[in-house]
Amino acid sequence: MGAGQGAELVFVQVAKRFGAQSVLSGIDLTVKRGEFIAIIGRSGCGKSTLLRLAAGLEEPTSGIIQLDGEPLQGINTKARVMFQDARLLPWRRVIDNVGLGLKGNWREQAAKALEQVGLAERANEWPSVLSGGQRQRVALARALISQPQVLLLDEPLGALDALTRIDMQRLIERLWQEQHFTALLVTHDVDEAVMLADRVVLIENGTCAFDWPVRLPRPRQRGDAAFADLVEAILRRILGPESERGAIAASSFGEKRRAL
Ligand SMILES: Nc1ncnc2c1ncn2[C@@H]1O[C@H](COP(=O)(O)OP(=O)(O)OP(=O)(O)O)[C@@H](O)[C@H]1O
Repeated sequence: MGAGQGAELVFVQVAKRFGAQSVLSGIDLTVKRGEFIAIIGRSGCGKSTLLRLAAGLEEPTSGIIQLDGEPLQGINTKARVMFQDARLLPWRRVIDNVGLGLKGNWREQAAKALEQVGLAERANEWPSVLSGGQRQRVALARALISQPQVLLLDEPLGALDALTRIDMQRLIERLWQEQHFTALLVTHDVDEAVMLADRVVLIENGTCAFDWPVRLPRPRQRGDAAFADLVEAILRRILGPESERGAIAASSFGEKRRAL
């Protein structure tokens, strides 16, 4: 995995309906080359739909998505997607999962990719013996082995425990800094969004309702006042002042207050 360059993604008045249901009604969003965007919003607001549109797995009902200035048609070949579940093939060893579909000297590349996610020594094991966090590392190696210009992350850390999640956030940030891909992360976790993103975008009523630039230096610290202030401001905007205060009081570790 070497340093590439991220692609630019531009959504222009993108709408998506499923039958009678309008999920997205007019998304205007520019994701610059190499930018890290976090997409947040209440459950069912259309975050995953937006990501699937970016991946070319769904087509907009109207509007256009431009990839490096060209209309996206069919599958986005510059992008790879990582989901909440690792989706590894259980009958293939870890290294074969990472190199799936590749030709040539993929073994060497796959071994290097595994090394970069800290799993070099597990290459010849079966996915079933790995922990959830390790499986997500394999999924990350598989997503990045082909040096995509766009990485689409659909709540990839949602099923992990809090500490593994923090480790994975650091890993994703480091690989993004080294490889310069454009990243679009869907998350329920406002803390995670503020930790990783250059901009946090709120989807509401089918549109990009709000956009917070995160101007905190990296690596970011959860304990910093500015970090906590921004998380609070975002939650207040989404939940309203009363419910947000109650949610913050509800948890000392902070998991509840961060989840939408
Ligand atoms: N293929 C589909 N066919 C019909 N309806 C769909 C399809 N995909 C998504 N939807 C609907 O679109 C809406 C938005 O779904 P989506 O998964 O994008 O939301 P989300 O914001 O990612 O939700 P969550 O945070 O709960 O994962 C939901 O009401 C869902 O039922």
